[in-house]
Amino acid sequence: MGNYKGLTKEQGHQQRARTTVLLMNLGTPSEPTTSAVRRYLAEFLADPRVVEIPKLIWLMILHGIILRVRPAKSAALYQQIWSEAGSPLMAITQKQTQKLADQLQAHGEKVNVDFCMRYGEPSVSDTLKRLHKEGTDKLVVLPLYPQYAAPTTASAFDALSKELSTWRYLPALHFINTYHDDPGYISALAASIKRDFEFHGRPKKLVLSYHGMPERNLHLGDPYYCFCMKTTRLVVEVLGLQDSEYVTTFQSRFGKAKWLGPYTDATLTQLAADGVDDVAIICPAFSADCLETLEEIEHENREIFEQAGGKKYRYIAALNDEPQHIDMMANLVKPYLAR
Ligand SMILES: C=CC1=C(C)c2cc3[nH]c(cc4nc(cc5[nH]c(cc1n2)c(C)c5CCC(=O)O)C(CCC(=O)O)=C4C)c(C)c3C=C
Ligand SMILES: [Fe+2]
Ligand SMILES: [Fe+2]
Repeated sequence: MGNYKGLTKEQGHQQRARTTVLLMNLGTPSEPTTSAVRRYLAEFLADPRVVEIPKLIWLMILHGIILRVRPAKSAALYQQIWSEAGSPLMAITQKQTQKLADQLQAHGEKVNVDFCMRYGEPSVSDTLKRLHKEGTDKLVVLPLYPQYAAPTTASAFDALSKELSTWRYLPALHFINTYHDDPGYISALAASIKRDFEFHGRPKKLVLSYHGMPERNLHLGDPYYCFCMKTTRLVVEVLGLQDSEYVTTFQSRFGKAKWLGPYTDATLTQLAADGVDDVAIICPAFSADCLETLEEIEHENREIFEQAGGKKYRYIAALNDEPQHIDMMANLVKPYLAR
């Protein structure tokens, strides 16, 4: 510390030489109650990356209507999927973090692995501050959204940069913005579908259902739709499926605007009406099972399909903490770990 004897331990700059792989996901309510869901939605839906309506008008609609009605409805849905370990999204992200740390350390990497959530807890800001105190001087950030989209990936970056904009000593930073065509991701998805086909037989149709987005975002330059289509193309190529054997759809609409289509629920209704009564459905945009897969796809869309005359409906789980998924994450971050 030379002449500057008053320097605190925190200012012992030479001591920081730690690389952290930081997984980021969307976040989830802390409890399946109306008030916790309201807190979560208030933060999530106020993000201008998520809802692109002029701020003042949107905040009036959000607080005047949406946050009075939706939290109770959503809380009832969260109650259906809540487990002893809490929200599935949180529990799975924790397991992914632990398994990725084990995997990287087993391969001799001296690296710390942590996670944070874009909305709710553990927050981006608290996590980054803690990592800084623990000596991290290099961050490899992996948002767990396979297909880049501004409402998810860019919003994750906004939160990181908002916190870092208050720091004097920035860490080195690598931000992985998309992995929709990563060979490890594609083969993990294909292997998971193959296992399903081997166990249950080939369905009449494979439905690849992605989280939706307002169609306007596509026309404004968001690549999400094109990345989803590329993921589908690469997966069905590996599986050797003909065009008639699969369909790409979009789920989880919000609000009255036109969203990307075709819509998953309408497609399932049409398939059943056309006599395609045996489907398997996978949601490649979700790296962890959550409300949108476990409630909307596994439960709500099953009912829609069956009520329209469908007979066999199988939801193929997200890649979650499957070994191939963890391998894929390790291979994505490894090029950035060397010091
Ligand atoms: C309001 C607009 C929304 C956009 C645009 C959007 C994009 C988007 N979201 C995900 C991933 C997830 N979304 C989840 C839940 C969820 N999404 C929205 C709205 C938009 N998403 C809402 C209002 C909700 C909350 C649930 C509800 O009240 O209905 C989740 C699950 C969270 C959980 O706790 O389980 C995920 C994951 C992607 C990939 C995406 C990309 C365009
Ligand atoms: Fe969403
Ligand atoms: Fe939903």
